[in-house]
Amino acid sequence: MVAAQNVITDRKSVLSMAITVTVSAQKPPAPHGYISISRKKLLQNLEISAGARLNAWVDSMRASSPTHIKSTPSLAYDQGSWNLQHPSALEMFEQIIDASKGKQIVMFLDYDGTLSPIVEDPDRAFMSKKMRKTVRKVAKCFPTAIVSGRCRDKVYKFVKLAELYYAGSHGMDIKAPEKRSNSNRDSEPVRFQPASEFLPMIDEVYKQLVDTTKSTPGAKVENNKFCVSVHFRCVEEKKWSELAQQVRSVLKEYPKLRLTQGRKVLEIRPTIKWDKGKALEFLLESLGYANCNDFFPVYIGDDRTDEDAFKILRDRGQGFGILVSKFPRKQVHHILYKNPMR
Ligand SMILES: O=P(O)(O)OC[C@H]1O[C@H](O[C@H]2O[C@H](CO)[C@@H](O)[C@H](O)[C@H]2O)[C@H](O)[C@@H](O)[C@@H]1O
Repeated sequence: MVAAQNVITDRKSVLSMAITVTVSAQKPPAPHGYISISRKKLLQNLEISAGARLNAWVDSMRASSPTHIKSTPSLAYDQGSWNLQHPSALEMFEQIIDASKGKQIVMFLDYDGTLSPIVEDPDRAFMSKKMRKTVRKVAKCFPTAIVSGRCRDKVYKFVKLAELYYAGSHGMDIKAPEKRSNSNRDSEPVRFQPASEFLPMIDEVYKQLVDTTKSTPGAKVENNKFCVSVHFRCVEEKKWSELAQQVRSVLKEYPKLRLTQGRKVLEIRPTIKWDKGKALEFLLESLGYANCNDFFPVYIGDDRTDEDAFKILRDRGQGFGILVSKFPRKQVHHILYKNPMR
């Protein structure tokens, strides 16, 4: 089922709690706005909150599986009310076409779970010939971009269509097609890598994660150039907490990295304010649509990380976000870990 994404509730990260503490042997009066706490208590509290955080991670890891959501009453949505709030995009096809009349449609497509089926081995997530043919046809009519968490080269190897825009690494690696035949606006060739300074750090953290998680059967670490994926699709559920702990132990040495979540995958990325939503805005601007209203963006995605792009469309009141999902599901904020040790 493909459902139009009309209403999404934006929720604050459960882990974004920030308490400022001062640690002092002599207990000076606490300045306004600060909480004072002894070192022993602080350590106890940090241990408790680290434990709670870890549990929250594992809960969130469970909630990243649509089949798990379906079988868990507290996470599942009633199909009827879901359908009302999220009408099928196929049933709304005429309305979408009407809304786009007189405007240039711009297509944004997520890869995994949208163009390709979800499979156990991330290296074998091939898209069908039929899907490729369809995307090729779409790109003949409209500027079309693939926006993926994967590294750009890898997603290009799967899609194999040179006429598309590609935004890999969750939008941190953007490249325009060599020949931009489908855009009638003049603009410079696009290439944008807002996180290039993080390359050595990502490489280092990738190696550490491979090493740290190798004792967890089924865990797979994928280097996506500007971000790293730690897959737990093939890890037994009873080992998820152990894996979360391993990832945390590596991440706490890297305050400039954050953790988000996709479908049975933990995603480690730079703390820069850049995501699929920003990539969408960047691409629209590069296409020459920054200050006008004669375009109609359509973003199709299945994942929590696609919510950033849905949100941009909602906030701008432009175009349509289409969620690919077999089951009703609540929108869950996907940022798990913002800044270690805080
Ligand atoms: O933004 P996307 O194009 O959807 O990429 C998100 C992640 O997709 C891939 O992982 C997902 O698909 C795998 C293959 O079907 C599946 O095994 C895994 O459980 C899914 O999370 C990719 O491997 C990741 O690197 C991407 O970040």
